[in-house]
Amino acid sequence: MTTNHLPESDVAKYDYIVVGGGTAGCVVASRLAEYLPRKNILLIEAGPSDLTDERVLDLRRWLSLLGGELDYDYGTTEQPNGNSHIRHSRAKVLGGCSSHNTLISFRPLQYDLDIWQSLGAKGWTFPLFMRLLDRLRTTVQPVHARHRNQLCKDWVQSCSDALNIPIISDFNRHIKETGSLDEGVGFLSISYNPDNGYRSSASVAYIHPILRGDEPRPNLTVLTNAWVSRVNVAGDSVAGVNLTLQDGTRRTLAAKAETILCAGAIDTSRLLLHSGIGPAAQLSGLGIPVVRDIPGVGENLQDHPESIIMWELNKPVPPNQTTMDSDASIFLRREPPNAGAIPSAANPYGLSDGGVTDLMMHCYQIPFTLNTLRLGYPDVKDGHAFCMTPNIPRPRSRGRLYLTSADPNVKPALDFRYFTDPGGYDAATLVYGMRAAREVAQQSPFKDWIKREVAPGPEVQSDEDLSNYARRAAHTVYHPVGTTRMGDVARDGMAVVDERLRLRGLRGVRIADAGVFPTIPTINPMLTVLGVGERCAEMILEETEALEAQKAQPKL
Ligand SMILES: Cc1cc2nc3c(=O)[nH]c(=O)nc-3n(C[C@H](O)[C@H](O)[C@H](O)COP(=O)(O)OP(=O)(O)OC[C@H]3O[C@@H](n4cnc5c(N)ncnc54)[C@H](O)[C@@H]3O)c2cc1C
Repeated sequence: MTTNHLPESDVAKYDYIVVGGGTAGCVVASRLAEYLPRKNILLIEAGPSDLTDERVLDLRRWLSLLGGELDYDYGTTEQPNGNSHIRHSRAKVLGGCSSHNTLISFRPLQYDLDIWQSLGAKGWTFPLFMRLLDRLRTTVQPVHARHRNQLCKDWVQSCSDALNIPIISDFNRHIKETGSLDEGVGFLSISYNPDNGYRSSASVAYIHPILRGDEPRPNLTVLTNAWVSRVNVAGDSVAGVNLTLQDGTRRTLAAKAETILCAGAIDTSRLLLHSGIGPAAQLSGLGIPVVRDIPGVGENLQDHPESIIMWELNKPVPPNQTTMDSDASIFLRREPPNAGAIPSAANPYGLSDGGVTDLMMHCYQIPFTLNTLRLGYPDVKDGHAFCMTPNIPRPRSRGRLYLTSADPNVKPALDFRYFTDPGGYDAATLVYGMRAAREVAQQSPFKDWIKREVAPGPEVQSDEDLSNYARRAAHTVYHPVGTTRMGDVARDGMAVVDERLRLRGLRGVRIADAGVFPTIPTINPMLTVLGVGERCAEMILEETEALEAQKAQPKL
């Protein structure tokens, strides 16, 4: 079982302290407990356990979690070129965002990982990720036949016919076999159990078997409802952390071996900054004593923004035959081959991109009216709406996360700087997507479902008008990454962790979460985050074994 208590007598008991029981944190803690049975592992999660929480376990209820009690619910700063009203959901529960999200599961592309390596993430290759992802414990599979309704099947067919692209039966098999994804449409792969519609989240797959006692791991303690408020540095090492338990008791914990930060792309930076680890000028400006000047903390913030085109249907969406209302997606290539081979924030060394997809759209069989209502568009009755959401797989805008107060209760500012890239690439991608979506809507059998286009509406036609609408209605696919990015710390002053995930200039600490991504991958990031967690645990095992082998050497 999980616990909300940590007795004072246990503050120095743990070899490894994992901060954040989210997507990567569950993997790291579970694997360390498995790989190192003689070491004590503590997993600290700010939220409650999800073990018996139906709201969380039932994937189809994902939308009702957003903005609720299990959501940190971060805002964005003013976005002059985009939508300033975007809320960023981040889950406060065991399993983290994998307990909150839609569990769409994509392997990263070779091209994404080539870019990572060009930025100093040595060794994080496509073959490595394929090996790591082959051993995931989550059950990733294409949407089951019973969850493929006629509307979605018709949409897939019309995408293929209208845009002359292949139907792909298993995106992940295609990526594994070819290394890439150019153009295509098909049902998604989801990490779920099609028999009961439950999540196969990081917690369900990696921690629940331990909590249920099916896999005894007496060396793992899962501490829930505990907030880590500080990373403590002694000399050139991280010594451990301060935390507050649910009942308000504070503890200072010492890690005998390592502290691994897995609090996510927003909260790991937030924690470091409040610990005095980050850009010196920002910290001293707020009166936070500087412990380590690491200029890259909070910088390089990236996301997948998406816009929306919404139709009203003339007949109802077939009921209950869906995984979570977004069962399929389409990938297109907007630019000519190799047009992306110019240096940009998404690809600083101008690697050739061939024909790899540069536009993705999910489909939603629900009225996603959050932003369209605000812009004055009419509501659509639930069960009578269909949306396509053009998104930018490799956006070129870059933002930053920073503190505005030394008070740890004040949330950090998230300035995504959406649609600020100098060439206007990001905005142009959305316009192209809106036009492609309209072509699909002209094609039977999908066409036969449609009553009318509700947003932006048929009168919005010019590139300028489409761009204005698309940016003002833009939303997030909830994929913030990059704020503690991996790189060559010796040559790149903005890299925060090295290729072994070790924090710049400090011993005894690593970061393993979406923050370490040098660039956002083309696809939805959760599997890549799980892969980072798997690799982090392997690296710790490798180093522990090397150390033990060294100790066992006879002294000459
Ligand atoms: C609504 C939504 C839908 C999404 N849909 C998809 C999708 O379909 N497919 C996909 O690939 N990706 C999706 N994503 C993105 C994906 O889920 C995330 O990129 C990924 O899960 C992030 O994992 P992480 O380990 O970096 O962080 P998280 O999973 O967020 O884990 C961080 C954990 O740390 C804990 N924590 C934070 N601060 C502290 C602290 N100070 N003390 C103690 N604990 C702390 C948090 O409570 C949390 O449990 C979605 C995200 C959201 C929110």
